[in-house]
Amino acid sequence: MTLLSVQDLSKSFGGVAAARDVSFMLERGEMLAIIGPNGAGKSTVFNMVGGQLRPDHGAVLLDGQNITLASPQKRFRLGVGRTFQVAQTFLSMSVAENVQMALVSHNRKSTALWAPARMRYHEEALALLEQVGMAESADHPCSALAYGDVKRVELAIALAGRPKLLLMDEPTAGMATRERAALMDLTAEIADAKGIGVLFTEHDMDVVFGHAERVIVLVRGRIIATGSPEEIRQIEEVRRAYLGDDHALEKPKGVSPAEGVSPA
Ligand SMILES: Nc1ncnc2c1ncn2[C@@H]1O[C@H](COP(=O)(O)OP(=O)(O)OP(=O)(O)O)[C@@H](O)[C@H]1O
Repeated sequence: MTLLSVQDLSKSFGGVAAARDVSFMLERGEMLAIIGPNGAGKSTVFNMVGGQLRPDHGAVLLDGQNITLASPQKRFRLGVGRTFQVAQTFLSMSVAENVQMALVSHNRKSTALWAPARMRYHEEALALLEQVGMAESADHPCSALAYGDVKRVELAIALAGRPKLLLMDEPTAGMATRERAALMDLTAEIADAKGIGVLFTEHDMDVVFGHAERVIVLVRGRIIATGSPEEIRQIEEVRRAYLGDDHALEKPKGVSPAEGVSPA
C-alpha cells in the first residue's frame, strides 16, 4: 500500500490561494523533494501533511488511514516524524540524553519521570547514534557540537519515534556544502534500509538534484511538474519558474544526479 497519499489539498489565507488541489503519493524508502520559488506554497503543503495546518479541503492518508484532521502528536504516534529548519535539541543535555528523551516520549513515559529515565533507553540511544555516526559524541553536551553534527543528532531524535514517514523542512539550511551532501547521503541510506519515506523541502538545488528520487515543483500553490531530477531539469516551464536564478537548475558540478553527491 502507498505510504503517503495526498489528495487535492487546498488552503487559502484570505485572498491568497497558498495550495490548490495538490495531489501526490510517496512510497516507502523514497526520497521526494518539494521545490518552488519563494511563496510557492511549499511550507503550506508541508504543514498540512505534518498536521500544523488544517486544509480547506482535500485529504492526507498514511498507510490508507485518513489523518487529515489528526493533530501533529497523533501523527507522530502513527509514524510521522519531523525535523525542523533550525535544529531542535536541548543544548544543555548530552547527545545521548537528547535521544533518550525522544525514546521516553515515543514510549509514552511521562517526562516527569526523567531522572530515572536517564538510565533508560541508553543502549537504544547509542544504537541510534551509531546509525548517524555520532556514538562517539554520546556524552558530549549538544551545545559543544558543530551544527552539522547537531543535525545528525536531530535525525537520530526523529528516528527514535520509529517513523514510517519523515518530514524534513529545509534539512540542510545553515550547513556547509560538504556537510549537506553527507547528511543527505546518510538520510537516503537510512530511509532505504528502514523503508522510511522522506518528504523534504529544500532551496539548495544541488541537494535536490543530487538526493531526491522524485521532485514536485510547486508554483503559486499548484503542482506544475512531477518527475525524476533529470526530467524536471528539462521542463521549460520549470526553468521559467526559476528565471532570475539562471544556474539554479544546472547539474551539480562533476556529479551524476542518479549517483548522488558523494560524502566528503
Ligand atoms: N499564515 C499565513 N497567513 C497569510 N498568508 C500566508 C500564511 N502562510 C503562508 N501564506 C502565504 O501563502 C503563500 C505560500 O506561502 P508558503 O510559506 O507556503 O510558501 P513557500 O513556498 O514555503 O515559501 P518560502 O520558500 O519563501 O518559504 C504565500 O503567498 C504566503 O505569503
